[in-house]
Amino acid sequence: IKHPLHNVWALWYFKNDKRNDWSANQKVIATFSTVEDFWAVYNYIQSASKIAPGCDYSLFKEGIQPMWEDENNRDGGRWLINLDKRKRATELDKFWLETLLCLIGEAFDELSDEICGAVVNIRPKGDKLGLWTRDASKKDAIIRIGKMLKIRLNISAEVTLEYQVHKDNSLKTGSVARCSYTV
Ligand SMILES: CN(C)c1nc(=O)c2c([nH]1)N([C@@H]1O[C@H](COP(=O)(O)OP(=O)(O)O)[C@@H](O)[C@H]1O)CN2C
Repeated sequence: IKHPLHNVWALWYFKNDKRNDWSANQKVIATFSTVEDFWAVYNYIQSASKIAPGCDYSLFKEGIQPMWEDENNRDGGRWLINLDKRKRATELDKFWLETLLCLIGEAFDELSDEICGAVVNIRPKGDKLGLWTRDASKKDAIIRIGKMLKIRLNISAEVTLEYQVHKDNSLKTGSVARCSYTV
């Protein structure tokens, strides 16, 4: 038998097609609920470092869309990791796989209910990795999740991660979003 995961997950792909509106470009590639099916999907798709600039992968719990507006995300935010563009070839895929394994492996223990999903943005100006949590007001849980993420991704203590509230990020003018917490 296959090894069941604690949650059912959906892998989304955002294709950067300016002819459609943003939400229409978000498509589910596959859903899975076992370890074996995760690997079948992961090994089948292009690695994150190979998809076109402007595109994203997202892995979210089934029933949660990778959008601020989803009721599960509306009051939440994201831990954001900005990746140096020189690191795409070496670090990006490792970071993204480790993040995926944190999600499906419920690495955040009793805080896993706060986790909604994760997004990797492939961008010319530098790739981004975001871990989305449900409730931006749960400071202690968010800080603990951020610290666990840094450890799992082996991010050095000198690197500061920022947590951005989606409400601020969706309304931001220009490129700087307010950051609420850091670890
Ligand atoms: C329902 N809806 C429209 C909507 N709902 C959303 O949830 C949502 C958007 N729109 N996003 C749009 O993409 C632009 C780039 O953000 P980016 O994160 O790709 O980052 P870059 O600026 O391309 O680096 C954002 O400025 C925003 O326009 C982003 N986003 C998450």
